[in-house]
Amino acid sequence: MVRKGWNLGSLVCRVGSPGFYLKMLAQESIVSSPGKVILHGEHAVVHGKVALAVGLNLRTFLRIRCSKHGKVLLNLPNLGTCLNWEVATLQTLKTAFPADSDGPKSPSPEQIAALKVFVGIASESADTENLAVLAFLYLYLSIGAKYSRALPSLEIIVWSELPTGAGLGSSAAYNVSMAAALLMAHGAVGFPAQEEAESARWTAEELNLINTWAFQGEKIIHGNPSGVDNAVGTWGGALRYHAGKITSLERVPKLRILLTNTKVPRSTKLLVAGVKDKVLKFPNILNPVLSSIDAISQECERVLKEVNQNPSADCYTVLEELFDINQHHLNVLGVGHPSLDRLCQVTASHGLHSKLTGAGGGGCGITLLRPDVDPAVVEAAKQQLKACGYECWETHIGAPGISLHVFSALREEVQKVFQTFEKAEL
Ligand SMILES: Nc1ncnc2c1ncn2[C@@H]1O[C@H](COP(=O)(O)OP(=O)(O)OP(=O)(O)O)[C@@H](O)[C@H]1O
Ligand SMILES: C[C@@](O)(CCO)CC(=O)[O-]
Ligand SMILES: [Mg+2]
Repeated sequence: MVRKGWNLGSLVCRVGSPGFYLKMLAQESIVSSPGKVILHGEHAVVHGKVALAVGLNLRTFLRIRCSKHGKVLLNLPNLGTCLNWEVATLQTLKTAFPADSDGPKSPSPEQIAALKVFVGIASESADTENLAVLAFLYLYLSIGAKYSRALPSLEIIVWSELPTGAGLGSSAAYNVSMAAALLMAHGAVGFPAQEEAESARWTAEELNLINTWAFQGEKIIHGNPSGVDNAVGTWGGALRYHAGKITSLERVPKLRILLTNTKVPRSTKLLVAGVKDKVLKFPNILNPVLSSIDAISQECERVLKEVNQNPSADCYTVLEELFDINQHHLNVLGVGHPSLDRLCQVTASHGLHSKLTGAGGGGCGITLLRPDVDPAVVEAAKQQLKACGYECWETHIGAPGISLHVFSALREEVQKVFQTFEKAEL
């Protein structure tokens, strides 16, 4: 269903309690999307293989406000970036973003070039931080062109608990939150809040729309994304992703994971491009590696089911072995890093098994924690990892996807964080 403009009318019809909800939306909305952990299949998934990925309980929060000052404000405190543009100036980009009735389309090279000139980024710049601004402008202008005649005046602030560029899907959480907020602002998806609910989610159809737009933003940040990261940011839980087909994994056991951030910066876009070059150069050597990673994902899926139905120590041993094999494969693909080797060595010296997660080249690794692992062993491994300058934290997996926060204590906490970042002069 396509609705035009900042559609408070249909919103009120949908949710009831008109006075209250009108006030809520007229003031602001807060949405959040989770980061992700890829258990198996990173990089191979870009080449059409299976990946298994889960939502992480670290989230990106976005607050959107409709304003009357004729400007668009974008505040990105994680990047130390705060920009604003006159809506009238943004209108000048409308020739590159004409109104059309088709669904979301891939950003064209001409559109990206126009945005780079507008923002003042050299066309060959590899600075991924700027890409967040380009992804925002792309979504703002494209969604605006599709759903409204006039571009809206907005204030947007995005803050994340996720480390940026560390393999935990920060770009996808950013794009999913942005797509959801902008689609909601245009009435293209509803305002799903229900009184008394802490947070609310959209219908499957609306989530599909959010996911499809977020994928376009990912194309700007990643170049050639598979779509797995934005799928987890949208749907959350535990997913099997294969060539665009998203399947929710039912009855996944509560795996305990130690996440370690080596703090070595890297760019997903460059790493994905590097793997592509290598596969093109050595197809006969690397295609079997990608097929083997595919088989690892499928075996992992089978074992996860078994852990649920009939948990045994053997199941966890297989999961550990799959981590080890896949880590070797990822090194063969050229996305390892000495910091990740160190991580694997340290955890192995405590009898634990690790692999990189996400694009690699630094960033984060995951270590499987068996249910019966001695807490003293985990603590000793953590201390040694911290002594390497790494940051680590234990987590459980399977966080919910994109959500709207209406009445939660969480919302209040996030509001306070946002207030500390409100430095924009309008
Ligand atoms: N909170 C944020 N605010 C603004 N921009 C962000 C934020 N989080 C991520 N980004 C954008 O995403 C880029 C990082 O994306 P990248 O894909 O390289 O890493 P990642 O998504 O964290 O890791 P991976 O894709 O391997 O899971 C940043 O340089 C920035 O452009
Ligand atoms: C490296 C990669 O497989 C995962 C990044 O989180 C890239 C992608 O799937 O788009
Ligand atoms: Mg990313």
